[in-house]
Amino acid sequence: MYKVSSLAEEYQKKLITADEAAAMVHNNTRIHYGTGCGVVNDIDEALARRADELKGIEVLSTVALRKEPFKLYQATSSNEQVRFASAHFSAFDRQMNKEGRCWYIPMLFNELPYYWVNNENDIDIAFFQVAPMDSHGNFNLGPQVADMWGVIKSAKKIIVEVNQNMPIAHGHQTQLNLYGIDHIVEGSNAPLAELGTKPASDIDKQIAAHVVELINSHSTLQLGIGSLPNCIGQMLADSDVRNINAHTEMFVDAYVDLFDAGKLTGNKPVDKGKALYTFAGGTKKLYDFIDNNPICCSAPVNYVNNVNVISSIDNFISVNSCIQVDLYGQVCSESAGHQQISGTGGQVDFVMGAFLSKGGKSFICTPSTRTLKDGSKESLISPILTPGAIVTTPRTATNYIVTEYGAANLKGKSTWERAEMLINISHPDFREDLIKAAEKNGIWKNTSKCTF
Ligand SMILES: CC(=O)SCCNC(=O)CCNC(=O)[C@H](O)C(C)(C)COP(=O)(O)OP(=O)(O)OC[C@H]1O[C@@H](n2cnc3c(N)ncnc32)[C@H](O)[C@@H]1OP(=O)(O)O
Ligand SMILES: CCCC(=O)O
Repeated sequence: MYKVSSLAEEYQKKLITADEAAAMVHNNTRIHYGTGCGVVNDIDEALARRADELKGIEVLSTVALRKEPFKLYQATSSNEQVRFASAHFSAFDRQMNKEGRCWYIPMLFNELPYYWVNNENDIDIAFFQVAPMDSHGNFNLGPQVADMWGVIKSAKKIIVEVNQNMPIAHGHQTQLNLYGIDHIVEGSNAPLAELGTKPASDIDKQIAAHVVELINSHSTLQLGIGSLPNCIGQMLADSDVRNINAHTEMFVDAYVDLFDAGKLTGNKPVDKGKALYTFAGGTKKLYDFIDNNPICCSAPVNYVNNVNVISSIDNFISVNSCIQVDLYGQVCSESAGHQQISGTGGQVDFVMGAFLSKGGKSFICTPSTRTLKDGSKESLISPILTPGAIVTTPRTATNYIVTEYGAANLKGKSTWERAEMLINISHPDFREDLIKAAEKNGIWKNTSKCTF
């Protein structure tokens, strides 16, 4: 154990300015900017001030939750200076990608910490935000433990940016000690980026109603990103379903609604009494709920998203969204054709884990159509995926697909049955065309329609 005075001395020795931290970035190196709400602000600004000197820098990040693009991106214009890579695209990553400045790192989220520690993926400097040091010399990593230990283990140098607004996250491996850190920057304490969701549409509410009908009391819930999963959480809070538990990759505002409604009990066999998550993204209401709250338990993603852990919890319910589904039940949740939108994230981890849980189910939800720029409608259930679309969840893993027209459980169904079930939950205006396409593609033949 170290004395408080020696901690204070050690802290002072390690304290540097953001500009001094930025000066440590040498040309032709890889740096990591942090995960979720922990991505750095002041160090990013300081690096942007050095933009003209920088050459051959690769900036990595994981699901960066920000109000605005990185300053370093805005201050540079070529990949010879700085290029970016992200393990899960945010809106700003998409923008950078369209401009040829950012690449997606394909990943299964449960494996991501191992990608960083793989020797070929060394990180020269890891920058990330933390909460102020406590009296034991520990810095709390905030509500995004996720892949941080992979980053920390892989990095040759660790420089933290202290933010007094970082919520203190309870949980597993949430602390990094002063003696494991190379340098400390005291940041300007920006409020955490808030991730609001669009208000739920009528169609969202219809989809949510189909899902909620299939959720029983005593279920453990994973909710994904977007307005729809939040709407489902709110509808559950208003329902007569009791004893809901949280074991989720992303902690979202809907869990606070469930807690306020007295429904979030933590009465589950694994991590009993805890709302388990790996990163948080929501509004101040969520961050205030997490801060120093021992029922909220943040843990590394290789644990939270581990298929064996998920499947060991009975009645596990996983709810995620997608971009397109084909008539085989292949799900694209991360790209629009060739254009990367987001990432695989933990969708596959939870789809597989929930199905293997006794009484468990996974729901992938989508409106049946979307409106194009010219006002016309496009069916999101398609004969085939758009060329270039990435299969996020393979048809073998797909369980329920849900639209406003109902829920189709594809597990164990033949290709013909799947196509029929999916057409039945597609928009009525597109059903005839889908039937014709299914026939043309040989999925649906007259001979398949025999009754036994
Ligand atoms: C964090 C978690 O989700 S944990 C759960 C496990 N992980 C996953 O499921 C990962 C994959 N899923 C996802 O990334 C999301 O659920 C999505 C992208 C499918 C939907 O998320 P939402 O927040 O509801 O999407 P939203 O409607 O805001 O659209 C996001 C972007 O995708 C585009 N998009 C959405 N649907 C479509 C579509 N069908 N076709 C083309 N583009 C689409 C939108 O135009 C928007 O792009 P823009 O911001 O550049 O204009
Ligand atoms: C970083 C992963 C986020 C997601 O699962 O969508």
